Amino acid sequence: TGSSRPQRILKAVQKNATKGDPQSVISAIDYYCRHKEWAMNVGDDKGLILDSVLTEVNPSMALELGTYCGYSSVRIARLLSPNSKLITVEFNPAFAAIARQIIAYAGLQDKVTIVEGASGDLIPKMKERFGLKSFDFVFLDHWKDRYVPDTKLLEDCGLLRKGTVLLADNVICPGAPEYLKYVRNNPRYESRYYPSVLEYTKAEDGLEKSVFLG
Ligand SMILES: O=C(NCc1cccc(CNc2ccc3[nH]ncc3c2)c1)c1cc(-c2ccc(F)cc2)cc(O)c1O
Ligand SMILES: [Mg+2]
Repeated sequence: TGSSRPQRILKAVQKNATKGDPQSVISAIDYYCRHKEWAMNVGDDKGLILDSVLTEVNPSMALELGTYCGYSSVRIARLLSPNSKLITVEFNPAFAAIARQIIAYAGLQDKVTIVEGASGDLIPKMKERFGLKSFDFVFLDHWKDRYVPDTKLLEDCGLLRKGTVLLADNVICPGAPEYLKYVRNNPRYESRYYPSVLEYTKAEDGLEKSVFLG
């Protein structure tokens, strides 16, 4: 049987990027997915917004829900300060296997921990497993109908602190209407929409940044 799209993305990274150079990994994936084969990476347009929010927050502990091929894991981890960490959750083992190789190719394996499983099962175990108090930054990019239940779960598990920043991908396309309602009508969040485009297309999409107020 043939290769999968994630396998072809890994091949494009191995062929066109420089080992240990995260920016070249990002550029190789963006080039492949813009000119050869679309894939659901956050991409270069929304990626610039992710970079700027991340640089502003400068998190010590970051969480990503939805690793896919590791494109946003590389974008996030390359900007983390020394000793800061990213935990990324991926439900699909085939995606996780490719992401592990792409993150390692970028030389970021010491900053990123990929956890395989469903967010709903793993979030309640995070404190004990990783000995962490709370997250400073959360990137939501998994199943869009999980954004609200997982945000509530993060609150209930005491994993958000005053000032934690949530950044959600795809709030327009495919859309996360319940999530927008939840964070925008909630006095415990201060939200702002960053308009952009769906990765590698001209379709409208954007990121919602929500600060937890405690
Ligand atoms: O749906 C999306 N992404 C989520 C997703 C999707 C499939 C599989 C997984 C498996 N990974 C997974 C699942 C459950 C999980 N629970 N905890 C961790 C975890 C991890 C995740 C998506 C779609 C489009 C899109 C598609 C088509 C189109 F026309 C326009 C736009 C664009 C995006 O940027 C997207 O992010
Ligand atoms: Mg996405």
